[in-house]
Amino acid sequence: MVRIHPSILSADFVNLERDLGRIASADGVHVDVMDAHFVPNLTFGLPMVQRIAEVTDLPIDVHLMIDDPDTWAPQYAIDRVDSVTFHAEATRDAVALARELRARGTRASIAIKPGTLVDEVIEHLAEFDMVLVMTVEPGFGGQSFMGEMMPKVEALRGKAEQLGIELALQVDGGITADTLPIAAASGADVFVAGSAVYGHSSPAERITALRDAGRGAFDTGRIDLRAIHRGLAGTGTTGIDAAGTGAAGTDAAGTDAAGTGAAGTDPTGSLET
Ligand SMILES: O=C(CO)[C@@H](O)[C@H](O)COP(=O)(O)O
Repeated sequence: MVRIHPSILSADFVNLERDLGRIASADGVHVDVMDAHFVPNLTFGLPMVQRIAEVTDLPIDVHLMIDDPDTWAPQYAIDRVDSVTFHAEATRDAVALARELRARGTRASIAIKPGTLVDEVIEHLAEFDMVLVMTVEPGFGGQSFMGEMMPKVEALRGKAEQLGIELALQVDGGITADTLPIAAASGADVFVAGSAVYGHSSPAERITALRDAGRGAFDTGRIDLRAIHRGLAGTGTTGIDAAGTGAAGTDAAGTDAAGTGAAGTDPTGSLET
């Protein structure tokens, strides 16, 4: 199943209630909490998440890009928050934190940045309801999808199947109708999209288009990932080269030649709009 979670990082914060209404057809809303320490950007904290919970019926998917989630994450397990995601790189004890979140009645989710390997997460996979594989460096919207993260998605999906556990696999960063099928074919089923939804006049239409793009990938079954990589290579839309390593090409978002997305970041946050 394909689930689309628009990221409100690309919404108009001054008109957030209106912009939440525009994504009513989504499967959830992705709420990025950033502290300007763990990532070089600042958004908002718990009071805003509490208000969002009051004005939307969508399941709320909180993504904490903050230091010390062991202290702060449990506070986000409020009514109507469906999942709380904390970063593997920031936590002192991922298993204890996941158990605490579950005990408070929310789903526990762990995120890994592009430079983080899956090993540690895989070792304790049954402790998590969802794993978020970041497909850009966290911090800013509007960066290019890092196709070279797909082996991580495949490894996580493979391990979940081997263990027979239900695991949601989320990807976040550069998700568009072109890149979503790549992640879906790798085993992802929850897709965060900011600019691909809010960067258009009709977010509802974009949600439908993304869902359709993912459905195609599932319908086809094991589609040929290499063929997709080859097809997108050189289009400047994904930062993926023919070998799927992400080594080629620059794009409109200013992603560097290594496809790291680093050049697409903007400490002023001006890329979000
Ligand atoms: O967490 C983040 C960025 O750190 C994301 O949720 C972005 O908001 C995704 O934006 P797009 O890449 O889809 O524009």
